[in-house]
Amino acid sequence: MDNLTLKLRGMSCASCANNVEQAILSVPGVIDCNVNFGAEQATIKYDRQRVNLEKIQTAIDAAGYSSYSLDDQSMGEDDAEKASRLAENRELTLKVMVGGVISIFLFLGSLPMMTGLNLPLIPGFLHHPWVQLVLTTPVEFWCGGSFFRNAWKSLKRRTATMDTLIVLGTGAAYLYSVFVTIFPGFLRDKGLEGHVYYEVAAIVVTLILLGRFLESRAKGQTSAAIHKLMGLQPRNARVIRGGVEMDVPIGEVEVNDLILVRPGEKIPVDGEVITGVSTVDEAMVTGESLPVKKQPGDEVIGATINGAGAFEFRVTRVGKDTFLAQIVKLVQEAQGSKAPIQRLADQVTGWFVPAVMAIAIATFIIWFNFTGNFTLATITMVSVLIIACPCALGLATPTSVMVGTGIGAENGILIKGAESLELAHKIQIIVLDKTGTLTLGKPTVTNFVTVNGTDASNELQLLQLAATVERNSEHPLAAAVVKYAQSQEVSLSEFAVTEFASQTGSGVQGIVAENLVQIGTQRWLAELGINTDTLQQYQQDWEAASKTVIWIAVDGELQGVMGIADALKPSSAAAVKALQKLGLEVVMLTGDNHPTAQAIAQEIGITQVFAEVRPDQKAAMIQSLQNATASKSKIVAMVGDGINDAPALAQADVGIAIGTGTDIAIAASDITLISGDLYAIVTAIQLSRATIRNIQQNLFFAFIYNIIGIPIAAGILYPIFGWLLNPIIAGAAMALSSLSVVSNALRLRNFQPKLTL
Ligand SMILES: Nc1ncnc2c1ncn2[C@@H]1O[C@H](COP(=O)(O)OP(=O)(O)OP(=O)(O)O)[C@@H](O)[C@H]1O
Ligand SMILES: [Cu+]
Ligand SMILES: [Mg+2]
Repeated sequence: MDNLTLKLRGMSCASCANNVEQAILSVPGVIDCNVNFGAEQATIKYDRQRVNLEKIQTAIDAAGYSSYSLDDQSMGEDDAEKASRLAENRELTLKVMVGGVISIFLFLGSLPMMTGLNLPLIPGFLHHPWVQLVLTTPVEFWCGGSFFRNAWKSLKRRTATMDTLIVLGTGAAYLYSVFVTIFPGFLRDKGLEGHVYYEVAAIVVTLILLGRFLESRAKGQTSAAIHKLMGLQPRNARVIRGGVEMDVPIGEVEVNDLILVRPGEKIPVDGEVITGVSTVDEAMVTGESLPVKKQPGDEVIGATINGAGAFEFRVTRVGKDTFLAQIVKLVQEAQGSKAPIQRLADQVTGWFVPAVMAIAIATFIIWFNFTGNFTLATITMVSVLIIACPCALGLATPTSVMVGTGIGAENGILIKGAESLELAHKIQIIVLDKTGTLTLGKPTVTNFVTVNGTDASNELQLLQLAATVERNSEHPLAAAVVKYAQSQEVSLSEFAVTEFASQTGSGVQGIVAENLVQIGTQRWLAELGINTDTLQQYQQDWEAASKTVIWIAVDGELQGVMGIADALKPSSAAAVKALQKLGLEVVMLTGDNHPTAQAIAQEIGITQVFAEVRPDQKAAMIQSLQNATASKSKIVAMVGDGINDAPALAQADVGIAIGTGTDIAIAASDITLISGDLYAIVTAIQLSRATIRNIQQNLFFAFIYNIIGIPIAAGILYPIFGWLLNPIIAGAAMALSSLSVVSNALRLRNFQPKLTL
C-alpha cells in the first residue's frame, strides 16, 4: 500500500470536497481517500500495482477539479502554480469591485420601492426596470460566472453543490425580474404587484464573492505557520570547494560539501560539524529555547541560527531530505488529515444540498397555495436557497486542525494526524520510557572493574574487545562504552567483528580476534549459563546510585562489569509533576534493572514502575494498561525513543517519540517532540484541548446559522410577526457564517503554552 498527497484546485465548498473524494475512491486500486476542503488537499492510500498517479489525476480532472502532487515539490508550490493562483486572486478582486459598484447603484435604485418613500436625491432612471436589467446582467453572468460553471459541472455528474444553490437562488430572482420587465402587464392583470428584484440577484452574488474573497485570505493565514517554516530556509550557502570559499545557491549544495558558517549566520542545510565551536539557536525547529552547544562531531540542522562562534561543517542532507523539509512535509500531511470529530459535519454535508432544495420547493408550493402570491413564494424560496450554504460546516474542523498542527510545529511538536491531535487531551495514563526519554540518553561509563584486577593492560584489552563489538550497536549504552574506550585511547579499528548479533533488550555479542564477546544484562548472561558471582559486590552500590550495570563475558567466562550513569533531563521532574497535576497517571516502563529504575523514579516522583521489561513485553504492558478495567478501556500514551519502544509506541493510543531518538521510534509514533523536552507533552495536551474547543465553537457557528436561518427564510415567522427574510440579508448571513468560522479558527493562533500549572 502506498500513500500520496495531492494539492487540489477548484473546490468552492465542502460538497465539492465530497465530490472529489467520491471521484478518487471510484478509481480501481484506490484503497482510501481523505479530501480536506480547508487545506485543499487529498490524502490517498492506493495500491501501486493497480493504479498510478496519472489515473487518479485523470479522475480528478474528469470531476471538474485539478490537482498537483505534493511530493514533486516538497517545499510548496512552484512558480507557475503561484502565478496562476495570483491571477485567480486578481480576477476575484476585480469581480468583487465591479459587482460592488453596480450593486450600490441597484440598491439606490430600489430604495424608493423598498422603503415606499419618495427620495428626490436618487435619479429616477435608476429605478427603471430596463436599466436595472442592463446593470444586473453582467454581475449575474460575469461576476457569478464561476457559480454557473461549477453548477453545470456538478449537474453533469448528477450531483449538487452550494454553487447549485446559488445559481438556483439568484437565477430565480433574475428570471422572475426579467419576466416582469418584459411582460409588465401579466401580474398586474391578476391584481398583483409587479416588482422587480434585480438587486437581490446582484447583491447576493457580490456578497458571496466578497465572502469567498475574505475567506480565501483568511484561509491563507491558517497555513501561516508552515509558510514561516518554509521561509526559514536561507537562499545561499558559503561552500568551500578545493580550498576556495564561494557563495552557492542552496539548490546546488551537495552532500559532503564543506560549508563555512560565520557568527550570526543561518545554517543552510543539515550536516556534521568538522572544525570550530559555537552555540546554535534551534528554537525555530525544535522549540528548544536555550542555545545548543556545537563542537566537532555534533549535528547541525538547516535553518537554525549560529551564535557567536564560527565553524565548518560537512553536509549530510540536502533538499527534500533535510530535517526542515521533512517537518514541512509531515505537517502538510497532518493538516490534510481528518479529525474524527469531522465525521458528523461530513455526514450532514452529504445530504445537505438535496435537502435544502426540497425545503425550498416545499416553501414555494406552500406559500403559493396559501396566498396565491407568486412574488412572495418566489422570494421565500430564493431566501431559503441562499441562506442554506453548507460551506461553513466544511470549514469548521479543517481550519482549526491546520492552525493547531501549525502551532504545534512552531513549538517543536510534530503531530502526524488530526486524530492524535484530537485524542491527546483525553489521555488518562502516560507511560514514560527511562533511557533517552526521562534521561538525556547520553550515558557515560563511570565504573569499570575486571575479574583480573586493575592491571592496566588487562583492563584496556577487555575494553578494546567490548568497544569493538559495541561499535555495531545503536543503543545509547553502546555509545557510552565506545566513547569511554576512545577516551582511554584504545584502538577500535585493530580487529574486525564477525557474527555480530543484537539481542534487543538484553545485550550484544560478536566474535573479535577469535574470542566470543558478550555484553549485556545479568539476566541474559545467566540465561547463557555464565556465572556473575565474582563481581556481584559492585552491583548494588552502583544501582542505588541510579547507574545501569552491564556485564562483559569472553568465551563464556565473566571478565568485567561496568557502571554507566545517565543524567536526568533538566525538565523531566517538572514535566512529570505537571502531568500529574493535569490528572494523568504517570508510569515508568524500562528495560533496565529494578533497583536502577526505582532510584531514578524516586528522584522524579514516579511511583508506578515497570522494570526489566523486554521490548516485546512493552507493547503487551501498554495493552494491559489500556484494558485494566474490563468495562471501559483507558486512553494510554507512550513516550519513548528507542527501537525497543517502537512496538509499544504503535500499540498506545497516542505514541509520542523523542525527536533525538531512533528513526524507527519516530516512524512508529503519532507525535514527535523534536527537542526531546518532556514538557512539550504538557504543551501538546493543552494544544489539543484548545483545538478541540475551537472546533466545537466552529461547529456551533456553522450549525446555528442554518438552524435559525432556514426556518426564518422559509417564512415560519411570517404568520406570527409578519417577518420575512430578505434574500439580501440571507446572502450576508451566509457569507458571515463562513467568515466567523475562519476567524474563530485564526484565534487559535494566539495559543500560548502555559508553563506553570
Ligand atoms: N548494546 C548493548 N550493550 C550493553 N548492554 C545492552 C545493550 N543493549 C541492551 N543492553 C542491556 O539490556 C538492558 C535493557 O535494554 P533496553 O534497550 O530494553 O532498555 P534501556 O534502553 O536500558 O531502557 P529503556 O527501556 O528505559 O529505554 C539495558 O539496560 C542493558 O543492560
Ligand atoms: Cu457556500
Ligand atoms: Mg529508551
